[in-house]
Amino acid sequence: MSESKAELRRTMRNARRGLSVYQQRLAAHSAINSLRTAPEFRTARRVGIYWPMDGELNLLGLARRFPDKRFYLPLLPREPRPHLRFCHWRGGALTFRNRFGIPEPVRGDSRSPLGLDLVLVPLVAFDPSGARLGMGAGFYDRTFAFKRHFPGAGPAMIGAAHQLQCVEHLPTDSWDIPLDAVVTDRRLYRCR
Ligand SMILES: Nc1nc2c(c(=O)[nH]1)N(C=O)[C@@H](CNc1ccc(C(=O)N[C@@H](CCC(=O)O)C(=O)O)cc1)CN2
Ligand SMILES: Nc1ncnc2c1ncn2[C@@H]1O[C@H](COP(=O)(O)OP(=O)(O)OP(=O)(O)O)[C@@H](O)[C@H]1O
Repeated sequence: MSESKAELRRTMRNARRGLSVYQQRLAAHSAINSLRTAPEFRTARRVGIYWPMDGELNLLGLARRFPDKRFYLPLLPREPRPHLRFCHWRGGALTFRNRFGIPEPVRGDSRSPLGLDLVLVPLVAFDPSGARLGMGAGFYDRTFAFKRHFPGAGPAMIGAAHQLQCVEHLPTDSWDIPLDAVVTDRRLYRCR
């Protein structure tokens, strides 16, 4: 991994962790308002989200706001499968935490990404072309690798971030899966 990637991760993670509770609330409210205008979101019935950590944009409010949709949280892979699965989340508190300390549902309808209509993807940094820097474990890239061969297959992928996580240009690697769009507290970027 290049030093610049590691450095950018550190900088961006510190920046988003520095947002106040109030700034986080405003950002969530504003991003949810942008997202609801996106056709991919309006038409989606099953939506992958994530349990926010480390200052990430918090989109959990979607579940209360859109009770007609079903929301799914990522489950870390169990050996030997390297892919994330997504488990239905009913909107309540969760007690189980995975090895990174992120809450996961322990039971419920669990499906591969092919069973979802839209996935909201957590990220550390992005650029307007749809390039994404994640936490560095490659979970989303591996899980959605099929899109390299079949870009239109599976759910739409919309990155979710604070505006301060936007950079002009991110270097990409061959395994990186581009995002279709990115939603922030300021706007919705169309990438493809
Ligand atoms: N909210 C959220 N959930 C998510 C992701 C994410 O980016 N955000 N993931 C996206 O892929 C997966 C988890 N990926 C992760 C990859 C690395 C680390 C990590 O390095 N964490 C610690 C150090 C490791 C440790 O505590 O053992 C760190 O903060 O440095 C955490 C999560 C699935 N769930
Ligand atoms: N399709 C793939 N097949 C095999 N290995 C992969 C694939 N995609 C990513 N990886 C591996 O995952 C590692 C991490 O990749 P990268 O730094 O791009 O992760 P990330 O996108 O930042 O993390 P994440 O998706 O977990 O948030 C890389 O070293 C790469 O070798």
